[in-house]
Amino acid sequence: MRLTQPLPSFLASSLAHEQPQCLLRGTSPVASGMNFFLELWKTKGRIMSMIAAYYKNKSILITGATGFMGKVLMEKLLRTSPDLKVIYILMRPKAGQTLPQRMLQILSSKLFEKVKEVCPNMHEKIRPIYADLGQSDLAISKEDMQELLSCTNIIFHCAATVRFDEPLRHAVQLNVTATQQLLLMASQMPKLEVFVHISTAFSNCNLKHIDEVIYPCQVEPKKIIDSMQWLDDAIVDEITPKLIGDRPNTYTYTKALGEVVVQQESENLNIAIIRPSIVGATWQEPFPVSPAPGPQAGLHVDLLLAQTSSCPSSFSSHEMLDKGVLLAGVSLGWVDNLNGPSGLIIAAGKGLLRSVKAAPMAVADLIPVDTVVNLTLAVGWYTAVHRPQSTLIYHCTSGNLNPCNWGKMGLQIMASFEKIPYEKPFRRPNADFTTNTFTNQYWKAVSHWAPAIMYDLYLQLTGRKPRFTKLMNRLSKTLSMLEYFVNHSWEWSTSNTDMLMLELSPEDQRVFNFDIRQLNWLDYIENYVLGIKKYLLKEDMSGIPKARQQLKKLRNIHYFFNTALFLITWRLLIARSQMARNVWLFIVSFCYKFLSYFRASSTLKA
Ligand SMILES: CCCCCCCCCCCCCCCCCCCCCCCCCCCCCC(=O)SCCNC(=O)CCNC(=O)[C@H](O)C(C)(C)COP(=O)(O)OP(=O)(O)OC[C@H]1O[C@@H](n2cnc3c(N)ncnc32)[C@H](O)[C@@H]1OP(=O)(O)O
Ligand SMILES: NC(=O)C1=CN([C@@H]2O[C@H](COP(=O)(O)OP(=O)(O)OC[C@H]3O[C@@H](n4cnc5c(N)ncnc54)[C@H](OP(=O)(O)O)[C@@H]3O)[C@@H](O)[C@H]2O)C=CC1
Repeated sequence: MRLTQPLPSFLASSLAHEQPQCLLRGTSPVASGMNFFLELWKTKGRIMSMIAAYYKNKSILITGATGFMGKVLMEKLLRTSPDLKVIYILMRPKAGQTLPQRMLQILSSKLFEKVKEVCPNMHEKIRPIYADLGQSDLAISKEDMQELLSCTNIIFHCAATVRFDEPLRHAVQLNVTATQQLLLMASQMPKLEVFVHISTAFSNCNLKHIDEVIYPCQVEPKKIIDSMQWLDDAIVDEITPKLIGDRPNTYTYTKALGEVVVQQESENLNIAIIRPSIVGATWQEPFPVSPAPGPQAGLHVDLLLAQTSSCPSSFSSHEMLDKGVLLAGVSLGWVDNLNGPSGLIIAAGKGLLRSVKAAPMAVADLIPVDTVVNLTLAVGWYTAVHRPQSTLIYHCTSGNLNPCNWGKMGLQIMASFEKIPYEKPFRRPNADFTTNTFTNQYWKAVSHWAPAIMYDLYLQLTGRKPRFTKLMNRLSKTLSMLEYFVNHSWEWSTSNTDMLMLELSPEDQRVFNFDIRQLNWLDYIENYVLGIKKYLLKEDMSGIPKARQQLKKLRNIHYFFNTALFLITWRLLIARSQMARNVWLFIVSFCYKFLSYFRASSTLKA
């Protein structure tokens, strides 16, 4: 076979990666390369993914695998490359659970259901290793360290503290020092092919336009790490605002420091950095994909709800899933924590959150977690196979390719509550964005605090435990932490991410899809709201008709309350003021005249 055209780069790279074996067999590199290619791509009559093939027989180390992104990463790896050798998970015991117990709980969750089909022995592929990234030496035992150093081929470093209010010392330890320690370990791994570091698109949120480069920090990370050894807590707290400068929190600051640390080690290692923006629920995987793009948007949720209402009310959503009801083209957004918008969506859906200070035209740079994971795996493959000369940074954002602003997103979230109401709402969902600080304070006092205080009073009077003011305190704190991100817009360049997309084979573009242009925001938001209901609130779909009834009741109470308030105020005004009486007479006579005119003109026409 003769090749007249150069091989596409994705093919050339994979052949380059696999060629030594072919050369050993003494055949022509191109011919055996083609054979290898055909064999590889046509296993079981199916074209194979080069990225999935790359992870075959690999020993992969993941940090943060118990977190939101880490779980989705682990799931996708096991599902698409079930023949990988082992996944080492650096983790700590938590909430009274040992490492194996924690891992068992994760692997037996709904997220991993599909994996069980393709990789029934997935438990054997996972090797939990005790580590505490909060300790300076990561607390890994000697034996474990030995194994990790001698076997690891690939590292995905996802662990971090993502809290915005983390004291600087702890944030530095987790997001900077632990990264430095891992890089040190990586430099002693003879078989290491690639180190993928997960950062955030907001590490440089003090800038408006952000390129795929590492920006220097004012103070060297090494100096910050050193100073944390000897400064006491009071001084660290005092210097924190000065150090973080125009960044809003210790999280974004320490993630920026972490990147600089990575860059400083990049000469010796094959490293890539991924910067996702606001990571949201899954979009396409692992649950069934919505087939309803464009004008059919929302059809799948309607379908689900139609089927839900026709199902016996005793069916749980789980049963319906099993019976295939939800499988009829419905994709549920999987999410398992309250970070990012998820917590606020719940608060809005339950009627607690009524006012957010936000710029409605600012870009809501949300990115589905499965998109981030697909890019991460593609980057791992590309960096290992191509070994770029410098550390490449990949922005995983939606704003420049498929922008959606907070106004549109907010409206869609609110519209979704009509179809997918949450159970036991505190009030009818009716949130709004305000742009003015004063108006926002007013609405918070009237719509957040006043009802919470009144309701707690009612609970106390009826002998129950008050809880709404406490909840409001928490909501206020969350809002104060998150509002920065809904009042600013950023532009992220995505040249490296765009370049990588072109490097993928058509099959890889499908299996590891990170093309955010294909996302339909209306569908995605509906699925997100639905996913929150199912996976976070653990509410049954069969309860939707009842929740709708509750909302109707709350709406009637709301109308009744407002009308009563208006009439009482008006009555009091009329009783006390001649001017109010005159206005009232004027309105009544105006309405009467208007009605008489309308009746006369319609009689003439007839
Ligand atoms: C053109 C005209 C248009 C007009 C338009 C009109 C439209 C009107 C429509 C309006 C609709 C409004 C709809 C509402 C939807 C809102 C959408 C806005 C979303 C804004 C989201 C912005 C997100 C920004 C993300 C930042 C980007 C950075 C990304 C990253 O790189 S990192 C990942 C993000 N990290 C985080 O999100 C962490 C944030 N969390 C924290 O820092 C902390 O948790 C905390 C908020 C400081 C709270 O700390 P605490 O110590 O007080 O609490 P703790 O964490 O210990 O938890 C205690 C209990 O509280 C629960 N909880 C935790 N977090 C939340 C939360 N976010 N919301 C609610 N509850 C939360 C937690 O579970 C604990 O509960 P318990 O266990 O039961 O006690
Ligand atoms: N979520 C988002 O919106 C975004 C996230 N990112 C980045 O993505 C990565 C993953 O984030 P996400 O999954 O959302 O975060 P999570 O908070 O869900 O997960 C954090 C992970 O880090 C682990 N971890 C934290 N502290 C320690 C410790 N002391 N020792 C060992 N492990 C520890 C956690 O383990 P444990 O379960 O034991 O607590 C958990 O597995 C982070 O690097 C984050 O900066 C970037 C942009 C946006």
